[in-house]
Amino acid sequence: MKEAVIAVKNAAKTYIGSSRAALDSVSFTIIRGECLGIVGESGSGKSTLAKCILGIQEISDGEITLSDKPQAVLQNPSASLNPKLRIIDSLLEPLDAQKHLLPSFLADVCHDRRKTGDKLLSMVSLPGGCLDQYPHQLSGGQKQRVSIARAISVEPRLIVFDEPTASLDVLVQAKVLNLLKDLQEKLGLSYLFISHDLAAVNFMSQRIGVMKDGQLLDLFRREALFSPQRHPYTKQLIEVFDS
Ligand SMILES: Nc1ncnc2c1ncn2[C@@H]1O[C@H](COP(=O)(O)OP(=O)(O)OP(=O)(O)O)[C@@H](O)[C@H]1O
Repeated sequence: MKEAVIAVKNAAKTYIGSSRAALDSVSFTIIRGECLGIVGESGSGKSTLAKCILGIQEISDGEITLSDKPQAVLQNPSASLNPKLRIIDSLLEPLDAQKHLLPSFLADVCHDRRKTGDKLLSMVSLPGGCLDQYPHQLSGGQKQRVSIARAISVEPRLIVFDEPTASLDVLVQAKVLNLLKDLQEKLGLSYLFISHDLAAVNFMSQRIGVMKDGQLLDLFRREALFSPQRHPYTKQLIEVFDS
């Protein structure tokens, strides 16, 4: 049995001043090398779940057990890159902060900052020339690739993606999803992949969870998406995506 990189047990969150739970007794685990996709409409609690896992919000009840600090790739890459820093400095921020780390895929270059930057950018198919540029000189898709390279740089046990392609053009979205899937397979990464887009979640994930009103209504292996046993709400989501 593979180890769990995260175990969420009866996690609940009610924001101060709100009468209704944004997260209501949510439980799941993700095992090493797995992508769990979470799909749900706006307001279902997906971002709250991501924030609680990343420690940006505190859960009101339940438990979240992590084997390591998760990395995040969020919707808006512009917001996650400091406009005043060259790409090399934003990219290497997590590694600079954890000098003792020696990710296996950086073993041959780790003694050299620029080579490390080059290698990380090549892993997300960006040219090394981007290292000296500032975020405003890059396209949205390029910036998201930098965020992805930064997230993988510390060889994390878990990466949390919250709508990572929502701000990108459709063609760029497909390329970024393909990249994420390739990286997951090559590096054996574990993902929590959150999106309102069932097609994207279905493409990315080995298991899929469906959220509504703060609850995880359905959780199943990807192959079982069209099973008659699906929750009525999951069936509704499928119909919306098919139409
Ligand atoms: N900081 C906050 N303070 C109070 N209520 C909040 C806060 N953030 C989210 N909520 C409420 O919590 C519920 C869940 O919101 P959340 O953003 O987690 O959903 P979501 O599925 O990510 O939606 P979206 O895709 O639109 O971001 C909503 O009712 C929302 O209004």
